[in-house]
Amino acid sequence: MAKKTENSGPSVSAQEALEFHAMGRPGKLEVVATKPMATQRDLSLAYSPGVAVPVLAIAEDPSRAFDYTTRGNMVAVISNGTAILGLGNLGALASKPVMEGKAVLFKRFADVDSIDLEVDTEDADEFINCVRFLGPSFGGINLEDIKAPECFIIEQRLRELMDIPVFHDDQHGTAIISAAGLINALEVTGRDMKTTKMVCNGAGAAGIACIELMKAMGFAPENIILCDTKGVVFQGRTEGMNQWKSAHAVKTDTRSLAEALDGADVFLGLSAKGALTTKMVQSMAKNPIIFAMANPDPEITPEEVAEIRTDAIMATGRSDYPNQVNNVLGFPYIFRGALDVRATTINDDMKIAAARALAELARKDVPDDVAAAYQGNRPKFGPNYIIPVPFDPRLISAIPLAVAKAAMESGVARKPILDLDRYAQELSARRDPIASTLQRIYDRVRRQPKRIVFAEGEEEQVMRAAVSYVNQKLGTAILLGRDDVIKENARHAGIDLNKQGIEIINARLSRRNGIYTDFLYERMQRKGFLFRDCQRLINNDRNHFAACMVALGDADGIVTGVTRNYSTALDDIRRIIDAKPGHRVIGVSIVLARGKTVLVADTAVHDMPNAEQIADIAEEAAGFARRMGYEPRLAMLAYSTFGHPQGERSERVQEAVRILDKRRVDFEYDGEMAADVALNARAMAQYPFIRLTGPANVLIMPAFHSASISTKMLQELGGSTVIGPLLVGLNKPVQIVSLNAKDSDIVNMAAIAAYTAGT
Ligand SMILES: NC(=O)C1=CN([C@@H]2O[C@H](COP(=O)(O)OP(=O)(O)OC[C@H]3O[C@@H](n4cnc5c(N)ncnc54)[C@H](OP(=O)(O)O)[C@@H]3O)[C@@H](O)[C@H]2O)C=CC1
Ligand SMILES: CC(=O)C(=O)O
Ligand SMILES: [Mg+2]
Repeated sequence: MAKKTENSGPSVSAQEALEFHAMGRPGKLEVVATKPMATQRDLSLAYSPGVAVPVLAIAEDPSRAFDYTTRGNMVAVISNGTAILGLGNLGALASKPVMEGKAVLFKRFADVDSIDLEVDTEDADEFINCVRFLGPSFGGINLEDIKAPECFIIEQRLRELMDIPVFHDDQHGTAIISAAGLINALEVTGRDMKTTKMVCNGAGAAGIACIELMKAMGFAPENIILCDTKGVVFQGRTEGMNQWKSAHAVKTDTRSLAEALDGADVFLGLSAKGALTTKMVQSMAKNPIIFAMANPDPEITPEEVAEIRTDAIMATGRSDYPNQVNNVLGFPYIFRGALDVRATTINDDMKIAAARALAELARKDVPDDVAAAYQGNRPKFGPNYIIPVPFDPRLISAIPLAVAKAAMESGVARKPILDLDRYAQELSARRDPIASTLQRIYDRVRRQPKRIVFAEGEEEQVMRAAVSYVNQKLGTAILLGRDDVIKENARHAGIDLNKQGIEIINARLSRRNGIYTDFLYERMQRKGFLFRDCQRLINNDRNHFAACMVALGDADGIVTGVTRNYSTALDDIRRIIDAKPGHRVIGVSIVLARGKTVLVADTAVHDMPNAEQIADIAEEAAGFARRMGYEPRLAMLAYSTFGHPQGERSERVQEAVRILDKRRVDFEYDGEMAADVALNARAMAQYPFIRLTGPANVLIMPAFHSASISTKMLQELGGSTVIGPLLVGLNKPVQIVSLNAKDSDIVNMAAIAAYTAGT
């Protein structure tokens, strides 16, 4: 039975949603140049006079636009806001968050560049005229959240007028995903499409398109009853009708949704929150299939269904329940396939191919590297798993491939793909690696929730992080601080701390205060500390108190750092927590740049390591890379490469390589080498004897200053995301964030601390 479980995804509060959208640069998108714009020469090439050359080339041969402009990978998400999710007609401007959202999902899931355009008119002709002339800018048009019946007219007309795919996602995307889910739900319940009785509630964009596709796939027209706000769409009805509804009107005596559902096998909900009642569900056939797809709130919740029936297959449009039937599973991949063959349209063959590929994927065994995307539970084809989740990394190769093939076979591909195996590999390479790494971390922690101490509990961003940690079901968040101050600060910032999973501990008043003081004194008495010094530290210094909590098993990990600089926080912690036996404590930063993930070490602890220490850092970093799911290829970095240019400073690194040779470590490493040789396959090819099988994914820096400077520069200038430095090699999980860390950084670090607890 599909219901929200411990392992379901996170729910979010209204406040979190607003803060997410407001944080940093408002909104969810920015435009980034893909070419250098630094010198006079760059400007001469990018703009006048150089730009005239591609202009003339395109004027002569329009297909060259795919070579010289963004057109081939660019989709516009266009709406007038007349049917925003299930919220109704709230206007073009209010639809912008949804359209920006779709644009970033295009990028995130399928590496399609996308921009949102909100067109402020409800007049179909005006809308058509606005969009029709935009064709040269884009490789495809994703129409979104436009209400019926105008959406049918708009899409039809634009398809005729434009020579690129025009695809109203609420119609066809939804139809494709629900068809895939339905194919599998029928299989699980042993039903035959030809005899299955279905009721579709909602006769708008999504509802009409869904039943059209279902009929094309083999459902008998007389077995499908369509309903809207006026009840059943029956033959002869005059009220609230249009030609699209009329095409699906059936001969029936039923007049209400309740009557239509009596004995029905399938309910397809594409209407509004709460439209389906438990009484109606009760009257459905054995093993009913209920797809309550209204967003953000379904026609009925899985919990409501679970209360009255245990035999239903339940799906919703939401990510926080099993079986998410949502068009996000389709549009990024469908357009990816269409763009890659420069399709002129997205036709029925391509839609059906996408639906079949999606349905097939859910029936396949889930391999190990994919299981992580399923919140830790390896799903098995059945009532709670009829459709893959949007994070399934196999989608990017399976769906576009099927769509591209169908486009070629049906003759709408302007640029057929000759080597499909190679295409499948290229598709996999478009996956954003960190997203799956972080996803894996979060999923594992969700399965094995942990108690994390948020040492600076009085700080606003720390409280927000703690709430998010708990909301995401990662475990218990312990806020250290004065109870009254925390509560007052939370009230002031509008943060609700009254939820299960958040604990507040005041060090001074804690029952454990004496035990922690004894513990600290035991460790520090021969290092110049009096008992009363230790008492003061436990009372007043939250890092000391937090470290004792973790050292003595009262919590699993610590996150700190927003009020104190990194090295001070680390010194505090090291008074209480040692290195793991046989390990060296180092800092590793995860750098995410242009689809690549690279680990850099040591970015936190050793100032000027000697050769032996560099070798230790390499071993520690390689172990960490493996724990993060990467097979390490280490480059031991210097300014020189294999002895050139010669210089004293590279000798430590050369010596470290020889030490690793002697230690016979079980990972790939080589050096000394410069960063470009480590990361660039072409530069690496100059050294055919190199022992790395590909560009390095772990960079071992020769000293702290080069490590720290290069990662910070990448973050500030290179547009890279840098996570860390993460502390590695301590006996207990402790993570220190930077002084200006945001709540999202703190949650990531808390999740990483939780992930490494017990490993
Ligand atoms: N899960 C997914 O991937 C997707 C879900 N959806 C959801 O489907 C719903 C409809 O979207 P869309 O088709 O774009 O919108 P439209 O405005 O085009 O159509 C809405 C339809 O729903 C009907 N309706 C509204 N409220 C009720 C009700 N209480 N009982 C019966 N019928 C009702 C309307 O009836 P009438 O014609 O009488 O006005 C109309 O036929 C939304 O909730 C949306 O979030 C849409 C696309 C994708
Ligand atoms: C998912 C979607 O497109 C909708 O609810 O409108
Ligand atoms: Mg929509």
